[in-house]
Amino acid sequence: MKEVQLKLPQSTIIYYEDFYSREKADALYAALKEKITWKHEQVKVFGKLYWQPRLTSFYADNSNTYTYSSLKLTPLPFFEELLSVKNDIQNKVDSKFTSCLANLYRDGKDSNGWHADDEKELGKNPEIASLSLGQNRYFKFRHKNNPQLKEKILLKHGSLLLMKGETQHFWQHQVPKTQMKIDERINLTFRTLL
Ligand SMILES: O=C(O)CCC(=O)C(=O)O
Ligand SMILES: [Fe+2]
Repeated sequence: MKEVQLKLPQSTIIYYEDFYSREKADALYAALKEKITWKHEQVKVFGKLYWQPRLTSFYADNSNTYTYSSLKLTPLPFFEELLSVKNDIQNKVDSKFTSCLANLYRDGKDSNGWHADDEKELGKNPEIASLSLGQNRYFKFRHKNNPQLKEKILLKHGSLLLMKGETQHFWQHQVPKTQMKIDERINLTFRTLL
């Protein structure tokens, strides 16, 4: 399996391009599109409510809630396909996760703005494993203290991106909008919620 570690200071970021074969990724995409309870949620940024520019859903094997941008998520229980993805990822990266935040980017206008996954429920050095299915989308990094330090990678269908160590302390990431006519993308981010 092609495995690339990004050479960014104060980070540990590993990209596994062919985590799943095309056939497996196609089948998973279809099942997850159908079975995930996709919701359109509002978040609060500097006191103002905004519709998130994507659909989301939250799953876990415990009942711990996850709050970001004043949005409090109560988990749904894992179902078969999500659980098997969780197990495949855990075996690959030799870690365990409790929870999964799913994102559906419906087209190029959907996006995920600059942020770090550094909420206190994620613990000191959050480990986040992010599976991409469907449309390829760019994923950008920028250093929090030194914005000239940046990187962009294309997250492909069936790929896995792992962020761990100090990454969330020093780096923000985003999935930018694009003007291109593009298809939908599903992203699953596995995390551990304390
Ligand atoms: O869609 C992605 O690849 C990233 C999603 C993300 O950063 C998040 O949900 O925190
Ligand atoms: Fe994130």
